[in-house]
Order: sequence, then C-alpha cells, then structure tokens
Amino acid sequence: METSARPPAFWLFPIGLLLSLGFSALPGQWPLYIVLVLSTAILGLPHGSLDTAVARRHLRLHSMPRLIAFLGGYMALSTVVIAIWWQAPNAALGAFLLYSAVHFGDDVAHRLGRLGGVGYGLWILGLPVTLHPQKVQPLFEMLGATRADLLVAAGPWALGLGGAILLAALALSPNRATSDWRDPLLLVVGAALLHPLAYFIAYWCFLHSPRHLELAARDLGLDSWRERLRAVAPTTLATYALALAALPFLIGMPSDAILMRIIFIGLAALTVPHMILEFIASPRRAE
Ligand SMILES: CC1=C(/C=C/C(C)=C/C=C/C(C)=C/C=C/C=C(C)/C=C/C=C(C)/C=C/C2=C(C)CCCC2(C)C)C(C)(C)CCC1
Ligand SMILES: [Fe+2]
Repeated sequence: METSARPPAFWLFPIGLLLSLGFSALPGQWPLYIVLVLSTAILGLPHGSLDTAVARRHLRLHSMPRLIAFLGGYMALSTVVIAIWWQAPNAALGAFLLYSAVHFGDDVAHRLGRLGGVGYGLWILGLPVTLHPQKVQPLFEMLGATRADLLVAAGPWALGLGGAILLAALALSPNRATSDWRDPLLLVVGAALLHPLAYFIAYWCFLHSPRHLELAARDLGLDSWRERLRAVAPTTLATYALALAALPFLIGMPSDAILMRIIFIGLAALTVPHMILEFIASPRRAE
C-alpha cells in the first residue's frame, strides 16, 4: 500500500471536482464550453506536449533528420485518424472510446496490471454515459456519429464489465495505492452530480494530465516548473496553431459542434501517436 508523499494529482483531483461543481452550476451551456476549451488548452494538452522531449530521450532523436521524421510520423498518424473519422465516424468514435479506456488505464496499470487498467478506463468512461445518456447522445452526435444511440446503449455494459475487472484487480493487487480505489469512488460522485463535460474536465485536467505530466517530467529530469514550461511550450503552441488551421474546414457548423470536433477529434488524433510513444517509453522508465 502507498504510504509515502502523495503526488500532486492526489489533491488536485478533489479540488478539480469541486471547481467543476462550481462552473457546471453556471447557467447556459457556454460557460461549460469555455472552461472546456481553456482547461484543455492549459491543463490537458501540455502532458502530451512533453512527447517531443520523451521521444528525444527514448527514441534517441540526436540528429535533425531523425527529429523531423518523428514530427512527420506523429502528424501523419494523427492525419490518418482524422481521415478515418471523416469516412466512418461511428467506428472511429467507438474505437476512440475503447483506446481512451486503455490509455486512461495506463495511470494505474503499473500497479493493477494491464487488464486492471482497462477495467479502470472502462469505469471512467462508462459512468457519465450510463448516468446521463440523454446528455451524452447529442454530444456524440456533434462528433459526427449517426448511431450514437448504439454507443450510448453500450455504456452500462462497459461500466459493469469495467467495474467487475477493477474490483477483482483491486482485490488481487498487493501494490494498490489509496488513489486506485478512492478515485473510482470520487468519479461516481462526480459523474452523478456533474454534466458529462464537467466530469471529463475534472478527471482529465485534474487527475490524468497532472499525473502523467509528473511521471514523464520526473523521468526527463525536469524538476522545476520553469524547465517544464520551457519543454512543453513550443509543442503546445504548435498544437494551438494546428487546431486553428482546422477551423476553416468546419465553417458552417453550429459553434458548439465546431468546438466539440476540434477538441475531441483533435484529441483522438493525437492520442494514437501519444499512446504508441507511451508504450515504448513507459517500460523504460524507472518506477
Ligand atoms: C508531439 C507532437 C505534437 C503534439 C502533440 C500533442 C500536444 C499531443 C497531445 C496528446 C494528448 C493531450 C492526448 C490526450 C488524450 C485525451 C483523450 C484520450 C480523451 C478522451 C476523451 C473521451 C473518450 C471523452 C468522451 C466523452 C465525450 C466525448 C462526451 C462526454 C462524455 C465522455 C466523457 C464519455 C505535434 C502534433 C504538435 C507535432 C508532432 C509532434
Ligand atoms: Fe495521456
């Protein structure tokens, strides 16, 4: 069991849940969308922006051609995801939900095992879909899904399966940390009380991102916040520019759908190379 000093995400997550309760009580949908954009841009994206530094270290990008090949490969993979989404949005969204569950599971997989991690990820995503199907379905439709009803109907199954796997992994793992059972319980409270987007902000920006950032930054020897900021700034700014460049392709859609697509299809596209890099880097990190 974990007894040493808690990582920052241990305290940030309950604070994020309280903040989310505050802003989800504001009237109308726009405060929520504005907080979603700002928190994604400032708190969520930077953990992926460390990928350039992670790749420099673990893929040994010591020459300019290797660095350019990495950047080009990363963007090419992201472009393929967007192209698939364009052609087959239902399958692309279904796949995104599944690989997001695997990715979120990475947060605990080193203690609960890969399968336990998948259970954790299914629990995280199954909760808002099961508790607020009528709010989640239009959000999935904004992402281009024409059979959002089917994806939403799968929510309770994902939740049940994820919950059973997670429970078994917690019972069987001698290395479990307090946060491994505390956070899934706090997520139930968050999912019950919050709009699904506010719930996502609380989890993603206040638990997943700080946890992942801390782990990757420590591995890279970036101890001060100034060093971390310097490492993430260029890639984060480049990602803002890419998001802005997508805008002209979405003109004509309702503005909430534009925001949803830029954020979630953008994240789906970045997650594929981000996960591949994590699969390579995480076994090489000293725990
Ligand atoms: C390096 C590099 C770069 C960058 C990158 C980055 C920046 C990354 C990031 C990454 C990241 C940052 C990732 C993330 C991820 C995320 C995720 C994975 C999410 C998920 C989500 C979900 C799945 C959701 C769902 C939902 C909805 C949608 C609605 C409501 C309900 C719910 C919540 C269920 C660039 C391109 C510039 C260039 C090249 C290189
Ligand atoms: Fe991540």
